[in-house]
Amino acid sequence: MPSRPNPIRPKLFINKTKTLFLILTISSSLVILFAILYFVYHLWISLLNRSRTIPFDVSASPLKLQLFTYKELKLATNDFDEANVIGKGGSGTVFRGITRDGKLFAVKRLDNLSLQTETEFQNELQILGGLKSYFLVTLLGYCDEKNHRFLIYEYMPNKSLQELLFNEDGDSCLNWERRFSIILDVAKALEFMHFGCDPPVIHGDIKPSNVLLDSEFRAKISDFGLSRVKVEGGYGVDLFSQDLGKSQELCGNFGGESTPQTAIGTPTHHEVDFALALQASSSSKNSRTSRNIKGMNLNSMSLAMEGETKGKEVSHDGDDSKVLSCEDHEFDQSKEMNLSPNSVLDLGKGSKQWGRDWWWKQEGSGELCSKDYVREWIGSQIHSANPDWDDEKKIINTPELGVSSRAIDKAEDRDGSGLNESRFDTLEEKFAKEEISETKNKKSKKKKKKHRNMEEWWKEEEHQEDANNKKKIRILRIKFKNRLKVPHFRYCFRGKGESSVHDREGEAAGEFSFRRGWRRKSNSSSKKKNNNNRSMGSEMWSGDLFSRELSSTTSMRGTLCYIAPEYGGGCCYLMEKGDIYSFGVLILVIISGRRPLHVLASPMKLEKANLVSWCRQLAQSGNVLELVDEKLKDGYNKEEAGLCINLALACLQKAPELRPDVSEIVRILRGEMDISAAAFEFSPSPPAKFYGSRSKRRS
Ligand SMILES: Nc1ncnc2c1ncn2[C@@H]1O[C@H](COP(=O)(O)OP(=O)(O)OP(=O)(O)O)[C@@H](O)[C@H]1O
Repeated sequence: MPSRPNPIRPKLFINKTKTLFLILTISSSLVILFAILYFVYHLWISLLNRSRTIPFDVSASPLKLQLFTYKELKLATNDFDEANVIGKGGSGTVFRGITRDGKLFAVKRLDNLSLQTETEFQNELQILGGLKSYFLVTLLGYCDEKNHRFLIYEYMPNKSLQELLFNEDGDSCLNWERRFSIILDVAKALEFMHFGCDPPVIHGDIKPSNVLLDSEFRAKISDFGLSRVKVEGGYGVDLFSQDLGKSQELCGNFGGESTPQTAIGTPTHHEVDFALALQASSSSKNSRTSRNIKGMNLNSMSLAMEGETKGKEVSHDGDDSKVLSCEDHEFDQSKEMNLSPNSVLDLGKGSKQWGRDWWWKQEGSGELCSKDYVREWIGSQIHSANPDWDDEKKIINTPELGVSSRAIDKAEDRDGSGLNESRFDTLEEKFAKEEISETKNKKSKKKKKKHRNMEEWWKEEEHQEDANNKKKIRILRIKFKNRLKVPHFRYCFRGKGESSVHDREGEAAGEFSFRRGWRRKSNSSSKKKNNNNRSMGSEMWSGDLFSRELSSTTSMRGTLCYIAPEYGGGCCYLMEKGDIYSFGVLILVIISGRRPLHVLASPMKLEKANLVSWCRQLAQSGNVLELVDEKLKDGYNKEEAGLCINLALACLQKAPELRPDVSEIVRILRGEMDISAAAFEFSPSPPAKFYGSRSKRRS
């Protein structure tokens, strides 16, 4: 009997298949859903990160900078209360901020938005933002909202070395031990930047106010607004042409155009060598002083008249050409000061240009500061009965020159109203006098007219400069928005320094990059140009060249008196040895407790006005310890002090290649190496006494 088919079986089978299908559908859709969610989440996170780190990509860097809102900063600083101001710099005000959980930080508010502040802001983010070292102040974050730019740093309770050295109550805590350890810390910071980073970072503005001190008075370097990243073996990056704004302020902008750049390293702008003049000020010889003045003035005059001739190479007639050559041997001493032509022009006018010269930063505290000093000194030269000014007035016929017109005024005064009336006894003479005064009147009317024209000219100039700056800011921001490629960085110790990575504190291991894969191919034409423009001692340039993203005409970088002579001579490219020079000045400032250019009221002390020159004089007479801060009395280590001063002299040598590199400096300070006598070979003032190796080692 055939069995009957079970009607339940197929039903069950169908149900099972259905369930299975349902389960599969649900689970696969769940998987798809999760995958989508996962993807969306990651997309969101990466977008969020990107927006928080624009304009640069720190995702590849080990450091993430926090993006602060304006509101947060306002809250943290109690609406930027004056009571929370901890310092003021050339570019902004620094406030103390406090987080909700009570942590302190420093907020630097970049005051007015200009090309200079913008480039400094980007520079800090791009360079300091990617560096991590115990010897560098940590950049925690930033705020970039509409017209607000803020940089947020770790808080350094003992502020800056500037304040400790020059504030009345500050120096009491700077005993010898601390001073020496600050010198060593700064050297280590530079070692990290020059040898611990690849490509190396050149600070470009080493000075006391950029050395901050933590609670234990350990020094950290701050302010990377002028820093550069160096790419070896080719044309590197001039990352953000951060000098742009400054250079324009410094060099002026004649005719509304940025001064043309002939080729790398040889700008065609003019420089007035106040340095030479200043150096002469410490000389008792009047004639020499006046020759310098004359040289300066001719420089500025030729600038205004020709506009195209070349800075210091400008050829002067007769005597003036001799001025530079006869002073040449003192070049390195005097070069501590360089002013832009504008500055000279403005002296006569007492115009606001002085206020724009950000680098006059020898903060005066009662005593004359360098600005006052130079101003006063130049003033005295103009007013004094200086025979050379008579020549000047004949030559100078450009009303644009403030100093010159002043000289003319003086001369005219002497010739005119100052003339002795008794000489005009006869009627004839009286007529003659009237005639003269009439001509004078005409002249003065003409002059007034010219002066008015000049005012208009200045207005146009400013207008033009503003427009140029705005345009450049726009370009700069677009570049960053478009993710301008910046060099690949690695932390690594290399070079002459024998100390290994392990030796060094604070450096991070591993590799990071701000933005990977950057390399600019060297352009053969610029290479060619560059080769053509190598001058004496230019071997030092090899591989040290920086390209320029935006045109700039830098006559100066860094801060007055701390700038290496090579930057005053038309060199535009920061190099490690420039930092070494500044470090040399810093050592002397720390040890002496004096500003590099510092005059007291008494003329007897004028010889000490220029710290570097004074130190050289002392070295020649074998008495360098006289330089040590009187406040230290005998409470200092003579061996260490002598070593530091001689080291400073080695760093201050005119030829950059003769200066020691920073790894050698660290080893010398640690007592692991002697100062090379060869270092002084070409120095104008080899130290009479050497304080060679130190038995005691520091780490
Ligand atoms: N992280 C910080 N912690 C504590 N104080 C700080 C910090 N950063 C800056 N300051 C204080 O603010 C002052 C001004 O600093 P800032 O870097 O703005 O100016 P500067 O270096 O003197 O001038 P410039 O920036 O024009 O070279 C410093 O001298 C220091 O006293």
